[in-house]
Amino acid sequence: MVERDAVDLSHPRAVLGKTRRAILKIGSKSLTGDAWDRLAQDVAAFRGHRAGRGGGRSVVIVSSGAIAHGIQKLGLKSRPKDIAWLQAAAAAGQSILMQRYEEAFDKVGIPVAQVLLTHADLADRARTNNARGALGALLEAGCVPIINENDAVAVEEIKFGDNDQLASMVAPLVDADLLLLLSDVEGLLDAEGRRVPLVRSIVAEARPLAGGSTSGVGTGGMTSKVEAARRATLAGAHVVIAHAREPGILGRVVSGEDVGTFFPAVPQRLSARKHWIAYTLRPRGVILVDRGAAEAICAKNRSILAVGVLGVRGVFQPGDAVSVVDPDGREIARGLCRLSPSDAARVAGQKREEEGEEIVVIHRDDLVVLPME
Ligand SMILES: Nc1ncnc2c1ncn2[C@@H]1O[C@H](COP(=O)(O)OP(=O)(O)O)[C@@H](O)[C@H]1O
Ligand SMILES: N[C@@H](CCC(=O)OP(=O)(O)O)C(=O)O
Repeated sequence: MVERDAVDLSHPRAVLGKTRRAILKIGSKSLTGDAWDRLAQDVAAFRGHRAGRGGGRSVVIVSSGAIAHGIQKLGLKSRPKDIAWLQAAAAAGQSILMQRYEEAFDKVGIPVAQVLLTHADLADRARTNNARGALGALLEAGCVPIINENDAVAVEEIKFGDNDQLASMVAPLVDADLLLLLSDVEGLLDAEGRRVPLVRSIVAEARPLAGGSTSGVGTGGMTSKVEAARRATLAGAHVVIAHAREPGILGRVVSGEDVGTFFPAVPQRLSARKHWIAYTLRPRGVILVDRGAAEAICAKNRSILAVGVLGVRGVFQPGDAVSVVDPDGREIARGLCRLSPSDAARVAGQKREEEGEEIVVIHRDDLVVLPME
């Protein structure tokens, strides 16, 4: 756990004034007309005189819109269902997107750089570290990296889900302190259609309100943004969902203005590695534990020992991510399992190895207890 600046409960948004590194995620529906120029001006104003090499404020953009632009470019009547045609549309549209970014950011004198990622890239620790290095160098050089999913090669099992999720996985990678999700709504809306200004508990307050996307252009709807907010806040980033057409939105958000929906970061964020284990890797199996083991890992931060394991499910390799499930069927943690499923099943319930050693199934350094809130 790493401490972040605490949120002042009487002025929760005051903490946004300390933003040094922001991720702007912009959805397909919002990338029309002069959207690129407005983004470029916003970014230039935020970076201000501290822009350029060697510190100050920096921005990463996660941009959707490749498929929507590719559909137009290829003259397709509607969004294709066939995966190869979706990939073709993404490839054709991505170059238009980048052209728009190049033109707009050129006018404000800021270089941009294209970074295309798949989930398989970020699920691999070595490739994640490569991406971290490249992004760090780009930021140090004063660039704005423009990230999108590498849709031309991504198929279902290597997709992030959507770019809201991609942005939430990039947050710990670049140590962002703000994730601004820009869409075609002014924020999370309640059942009466009123904007929710502040969400303290994502599980209790935000999840019940969020629905899917209705347009066919956007991908995950508000449900996806709320899940992305959960992941990013656990990585120590504050999150704001706001309307992309609000003028000067980034500056207004960091000045603490009551605009959009604000999700404060958790006070004690997960380290980048633990966040990666719990929220980037996909669990390949399940370790079912008894009540004693559940209590030991949740309350006492212990490793999972074979003696507390009731059962194992799934096909995975030693070192793969797994879910840890308690006897009530609740997923309480995620971690990297040291054993193969057959070895874990063989030692389940066993107190010690023949040599007298306790058998560690998931070591505490590789284990992340999931917050229930
Ligand atoms: N409670 C809610 N508040 C606001 N928007 C919601 C809510 N539930 C569902 N939505 C839908 O989520 C959409 C935004 O998500 P999405 O279509 O994925 O956009 P984007 O392309 O910007 O990512 C809104 O246009 C709206 O239709
Ligand atoms: N990678 C895809 C976008 C996927 C996506 O998440 O879209 P959106 O819901 O509009 O943010 C593309 O560039 O078309």
